Amino acid sequence: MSLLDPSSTAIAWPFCKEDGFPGRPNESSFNCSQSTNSTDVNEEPNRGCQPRMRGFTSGRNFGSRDASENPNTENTPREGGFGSGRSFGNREERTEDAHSRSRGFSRRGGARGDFRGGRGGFGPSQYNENEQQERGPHFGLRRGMLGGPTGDQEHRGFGVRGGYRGGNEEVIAGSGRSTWKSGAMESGDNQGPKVTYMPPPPPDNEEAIFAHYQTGINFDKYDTILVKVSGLDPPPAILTFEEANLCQTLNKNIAKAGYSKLTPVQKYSIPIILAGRDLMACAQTGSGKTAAFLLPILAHMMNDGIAASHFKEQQEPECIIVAPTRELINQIFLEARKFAYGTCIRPVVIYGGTQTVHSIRQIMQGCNILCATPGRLMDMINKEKVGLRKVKYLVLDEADRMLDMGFGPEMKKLVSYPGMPPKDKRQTLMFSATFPEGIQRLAGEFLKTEYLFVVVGQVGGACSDVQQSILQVDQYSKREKLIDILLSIGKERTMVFVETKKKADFIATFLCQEKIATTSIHGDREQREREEALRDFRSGKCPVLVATSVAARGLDIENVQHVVNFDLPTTIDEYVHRIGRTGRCGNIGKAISFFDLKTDSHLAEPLLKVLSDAQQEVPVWLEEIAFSAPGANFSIPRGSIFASVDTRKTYQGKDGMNAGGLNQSYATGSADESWD
Ligand SMILES: Nc1ncnc2c1ncn2[C@@H]1O[C@H](COP(=O)(O)OP(=O)(O)OP(=O)(O)O)[C@@H](O)[C@H]1O
Repeated sequence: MSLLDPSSTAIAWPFCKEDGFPGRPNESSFNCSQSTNSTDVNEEPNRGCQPRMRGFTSGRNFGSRDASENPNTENTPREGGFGSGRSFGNREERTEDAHSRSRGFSRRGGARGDFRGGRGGFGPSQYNENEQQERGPHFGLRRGMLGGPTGDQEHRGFGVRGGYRGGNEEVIAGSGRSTWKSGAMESGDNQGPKVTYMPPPPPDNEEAIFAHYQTGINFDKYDTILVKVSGLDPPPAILTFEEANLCQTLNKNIAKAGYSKLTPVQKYSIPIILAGRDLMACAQTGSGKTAAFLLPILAHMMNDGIAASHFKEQQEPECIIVAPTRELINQIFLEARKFAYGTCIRPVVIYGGTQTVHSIRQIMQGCNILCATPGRLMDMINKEKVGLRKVKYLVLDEADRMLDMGFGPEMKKLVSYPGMPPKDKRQTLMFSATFPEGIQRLAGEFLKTEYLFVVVGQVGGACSDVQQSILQVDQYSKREKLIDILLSIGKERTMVFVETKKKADFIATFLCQEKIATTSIHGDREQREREEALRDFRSGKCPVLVATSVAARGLDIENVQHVVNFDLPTTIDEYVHRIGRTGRCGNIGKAISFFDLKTDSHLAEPLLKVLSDAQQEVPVWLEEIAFSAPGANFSIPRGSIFASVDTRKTYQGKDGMNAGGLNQSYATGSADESWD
């Protein structure tokens, strides 16, 4: 029996057990993924799918244009994520009759096939999960298929590189074994497959550099958000870009980028950074933190009359920016390049999954601002391609993640590395949407004692421009529910988060089978594939992106209207970041999360608080679970639930912030981020 024979009756469908998927998918399944060639999918005959799940979109008619038109209604309280809840604040009971449940979604079979970027061959794998591990990844097939044209010989015959990292390591799943490796491997030491990928240079015409999306209808509402600054003698906030007194070139670039008004985090952070102060800033997802640190750093550099850097074996950047994922650091680099346009400041980006020599070449050509993932940065420092002597600005974006158990040790190594100016000789800036208490304490080691702490809105809170819905869905029903949601959404861009890399592959394949053009991003995909997946998603070629936590933070993609948490993450902070991929910059977005009573009950309480703080409706059942949780504590004042107030005793009370929050375990690393 061929392992790829779809007619085989002895197929052990991947994830059947783990995901609770009841048996094998329908017979015509998986043909689409036997090849990465999308035409295979499109040519598959329309199977005339029947709606499997009725009753989705109770309540607020999540994304469903059909729902309001459909006369069929049904009250199913167990699934009442929408509308069946009551608002937590005033406990107002709501009836559901105005929020009809939609039945009978029309399946648009054939309309949206094309799983893009599937790991060639992963779909048709007929091993179950354990078998895959034993035999080596089912992705193995792709090596032979894809290696040739790219000249990517070193990849052939290997399993997947990249991958899960816990602590500071990556696991290489290949040739049937898992091998733990340290970041040193990226250096090209003879420990495994050499990475040969060279990312294509980003387009460098002005139009592409300044391409941006429009701010949304709620952009002006930012002005009403409460901002708190704690610490000694903070400089006053500015209200306009003019007040920042930036040089002409920067002002021109700001205008070309379409920025006419400051966001709150920018109003407060820009003068603080211009005044030379260290800063920890916590502001909602999508509210402009990147420009909040880039603009004042660039302004300083321009004022200091920085000399154009030139070709040298070792470069000594004035600014180092680190971020936890490759895609995010690349995005930050593009922002830096945009704002530095027309100046002599040269930003460079380096990250794992790309050829080391390529990174070295980029650096050697001159580097004032180095944007890097931690592993690749340390590699370049160890190789003496980067010297730290001149570092004046050190930025940790997604700082809580950069300091947690996964990345923290590397960051400590970085700041104590020979040549790195001590904290009183450099400016250290930390930004995130979440800042758990434990992390704040760690952060203190990196910052000057008198650093300032800026909090915009609810600390660690979700962006209120995201309409959040929580649906009770068990493992066995998740796939059908997902299909229903995606079909009701249509072509609007949607990110679907799952907990494991394998599940990301599986769900992407499943969606492809269902004729929904899908791609995926996770740590087991090669960097080339990850970037292609993002390109396809951004362009709308694949309006659905299935992702692990690797895409949870920072990614700023235009028009992501929906986030679906197929699996809820393990921490509430991660939830906040994930749903923040939509509803950015004043635009509106929707997030729907599948809550499985068996696995997610621990999240009921923090979820309820996130929902109520963001003025979202809270389903009654969620409230009940939260209230019945052992040790549930609802006497906690709103706004202090994340313990992310300024933890320095000295400053408490000065600004009215209350530190009596839950002692939440802080994010200890998402399971799928790239260290290198
Ligand atoms: N003042 C502004 N005017 C118009 N657009 C802005 C402004 N500031 C930022 N933006 C745009 O808003 C979007 C979100 O910004 P950014 O990615 O910096 O958010 P963030 O706060 O870092 O989000 P996250 O917490 O998810 O990392 C970007 O497209 C950015 O270009």
